[in-house]
Amino acid sequence: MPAADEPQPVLALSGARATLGSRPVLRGIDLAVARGEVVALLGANGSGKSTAVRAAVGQVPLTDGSVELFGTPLRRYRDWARVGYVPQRTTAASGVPATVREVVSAGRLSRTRLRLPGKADRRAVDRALELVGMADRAGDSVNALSGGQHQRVLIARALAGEPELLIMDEPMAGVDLASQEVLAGTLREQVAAGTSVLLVLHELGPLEPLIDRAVVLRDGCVTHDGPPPEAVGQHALPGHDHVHPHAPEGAEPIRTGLLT
Ligand SMILES: Nc1ncnc2c1ncn2[C@@H]1O[C@H](COP(=O)(O)OP(=O)(O)OP(=O)(O)O)[C@@H](O)[C@H]1O
Repeated sequence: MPAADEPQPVLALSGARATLGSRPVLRGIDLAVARGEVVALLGANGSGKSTAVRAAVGQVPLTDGSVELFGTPLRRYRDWARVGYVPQRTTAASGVPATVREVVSAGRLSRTRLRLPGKADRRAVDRALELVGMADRAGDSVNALSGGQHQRVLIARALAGEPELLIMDEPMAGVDLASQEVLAGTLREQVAAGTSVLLVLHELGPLEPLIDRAVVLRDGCVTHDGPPPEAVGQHALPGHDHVHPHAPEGAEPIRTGLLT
């Protein structure tokens, strides 16, 4: 439990259980993000990472346990403008030839509600486009973008709402190296501005320096919650189990599930 003087987490899943089809996918997980913290959710394919973040934003119902956003139980939570969510790689393109600016502006609607967009809204959209390095493509159709550029646009759409909590599901998946670096820079700026972040990642990669804490899932359970496992870079050999340098002698290796 946090100390009484600690501000409440911006996101807290407690004892969360969820079943998809007949399969128990989350089997009682605790996952919290403190204000200003960057938490990576790691684990092998199928360990339940996406389901956990989808449960956090109310897209997957829990069979037991709870979710709180900014201290409010999910069922009573309404202030969605404070939350930016980038789902697992989808495409912003459709049959409708929307421009990059239109897609990003859609992310601002949670702030504008029923009024017409004003100067501040346009500025937020411009800033989001600049942050992801797409300002010069604002008028282009999203159908003309590469996969990495699409992902940048989807992230800009989440940033346009100026969220206090940003939840991203594998933002680097299928993204070219140049876009990965742009996205890492974008995230660094957001974090410097105080945004709290929950990231589903397959590997830490270029985001590693930003990550305060890692939560590792395996078969729907949390197997590690603490310092990020050391890079999967040079230790990235199959079967490598990392022992954190601060772990007490004889400690069990942290099975990250990143390599399995
Ligand atoms: N709609 C569904 N119905 C039944 N089972 C599902 C459904 N969606 C996901 N699952 C199963 O739930 C498990 C967890 O899926 P989830 O997408 O949360 O894992 P993940 O850790 O995000 O994996 P990945 O890294 O591949 O995205 C998987 O075994 C998956 O096959």
